[in-house]
Amino acid sequence: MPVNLESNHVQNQAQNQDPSRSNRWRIALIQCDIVLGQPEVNRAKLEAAMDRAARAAEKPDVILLPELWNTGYALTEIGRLADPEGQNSRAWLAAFARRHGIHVIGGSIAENRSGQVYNTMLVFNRSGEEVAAYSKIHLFRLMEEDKYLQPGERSVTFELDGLPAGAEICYDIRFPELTRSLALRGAKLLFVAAEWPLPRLNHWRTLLIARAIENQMYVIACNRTGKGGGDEFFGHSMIIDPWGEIVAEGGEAEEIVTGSIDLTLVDQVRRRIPVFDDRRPLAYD
Ligand SMILES: NC(=O)CCC(=O)C(=O)O
Repeated sequence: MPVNLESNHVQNQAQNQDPSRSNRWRIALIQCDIVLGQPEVNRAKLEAAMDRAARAAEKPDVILLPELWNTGYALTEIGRLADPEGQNSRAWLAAFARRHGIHVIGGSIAENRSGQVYNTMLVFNRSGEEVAAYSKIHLFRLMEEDKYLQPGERSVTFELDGLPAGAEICYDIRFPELTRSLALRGAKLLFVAAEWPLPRLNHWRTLLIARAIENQMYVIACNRTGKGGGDEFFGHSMIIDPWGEIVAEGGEAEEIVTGSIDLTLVDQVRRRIPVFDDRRPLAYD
């Protein structure tokens, strides 16, 4: 059945009121402040927010956390603060996912791997199985990540309920070739964890929307709020559909941003404008 994509925004708003329909996922983005260098405090705070999200009348299928939620950008102490082999975070996130039957995209943590620190996203499915671990490939010099962290070497795709998805962390969204490569490997959703500060709100929103439109995929992005390490973070977590329409967007304060997505929309958009069939990579160099 042909779908009127021009009126997609209206359609999304209507569907938000009926998330129990099949082919739909309810998403919850835990947009919160992060206390610099206090992993235990941050974890307790997140757990309370995640519990609240999980017990809401409309239970989410997926929860997404922000970037470096355990330590924030406490980079000068990161070796001491980072989670050894990610063990504590892994055990906690897996248990939460299993207990509530919710997919958990664990934002990212500072992970101490054999003495080197990585900015790593851990993903657990509803059964509490780890389905992906992605370490940030592009380190952000403006916040001195390159001085203290090791870059990841491999991009990552994974499946949740049989749906292919990709992972990125913050600065990664400035590299369209990364997102395109995830889409070419089948990803229909992109999950982004971020600590993206002022004054680049315009960049954040524009890049996320562009990645959704050009790759005809859902872009689901969680950014932190508050201040830390000399930066001020603006929230504006977003869920963007594959037509580029905004399904949900947070404000600047702490909140749980929720939205409902239609898992069939990606294929509909890709049929309507067959970008992936029309690519001519041999002509690009
Ligand atoms: N944490 C980050 O990677 C920040 C990226 C950022 O702010 C940007 O402008 O890019």
